[in-house]
Amino acid sequence: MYMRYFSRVFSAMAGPGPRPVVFSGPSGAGKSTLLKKLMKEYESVFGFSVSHTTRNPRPGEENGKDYHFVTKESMQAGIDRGDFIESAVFSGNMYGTSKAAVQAVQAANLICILDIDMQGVRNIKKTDLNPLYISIQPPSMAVLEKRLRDRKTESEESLQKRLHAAKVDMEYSKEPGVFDVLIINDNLDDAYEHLKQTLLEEINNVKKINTSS
Ligand SMILES: Nc1ncnc2c1ncn2[C@@H]1O[C@H](COP(=O)(O)OP(=O)(O)OP(=O)(O)O)[C@@H](O)[C@H]1O
Ligand SMILES: Nc1nc2c(ncn2[C@@H]2O[C@H](COP(=O)(O)O)[C@@H](O)[C@H]2O)c(=O)[nH]1
Repeated sequence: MYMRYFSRVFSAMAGPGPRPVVFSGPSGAGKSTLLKKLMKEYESVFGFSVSHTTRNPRPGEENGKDYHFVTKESMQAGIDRGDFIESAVFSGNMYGTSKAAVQAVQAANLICILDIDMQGVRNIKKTDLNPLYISIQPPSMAVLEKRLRDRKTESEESLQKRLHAAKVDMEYSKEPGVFDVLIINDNLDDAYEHLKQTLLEEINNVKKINTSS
């Protein structure tokens, strides 16, 4: 029943190439962790839409791979030119998905993955991208806070902003019809299995198409 539902969801796709997938959910819920596992296991199937941001890179993050790290001025100029499908201010920094980032993945006939916040979800819903919407949620606010603190990437101010945004996010995510799939990332292996099962049919379709062409 579960797979039949997704088969219908995927076959309703519009536009060229496989249907994109939007990942959203509170900062610290584990989106990047799950996405990195997925892209490592299926590197010829998924392509990441590399967002632009004005925040500083974290240790280990690569410009052009994790994000395009840009100044506020250049990001604003890009937004004014219409280069972005969506953009948002999150925890005091600008983030945005450029048209070029999505087109680059779609041109390679890969499933385009977008990792965006809730404002991004709202804005993408106004476009014709028609992605599958997946929400990655933490098991509780307490676990989320511990994960964010243990990650050691945030100042106390940024952490509080992210926790505040998380509360709003978790309420909105419960509204019917906002997300197609909700995954609770408690045990990582279980959450990853849930994610793979959700996407398996589309993964197999893309593998089939890309090996026969
Ligand atoms: N199931 C899990 N159990 C324990 N720790 C986890 C789990 N999933 C992720 N983590 C850890 O929690 C932290 C936050 O994960 P991650 O950076 O993937 O979150 P995120 O949703 O991508 O956050 P952001 O939106 O801020 O980029 C990381 O240190 C990661 O190693
Ligand atoms: N609306 C958008 N949100 C984005 C984009 N790229 C990332 N994000 C979201 O920002 C927060 C914080 O990310 P972090 O890397 O600073 O921890 C997180 O929720 C991401 O999903 C984007 O292009 N548009």
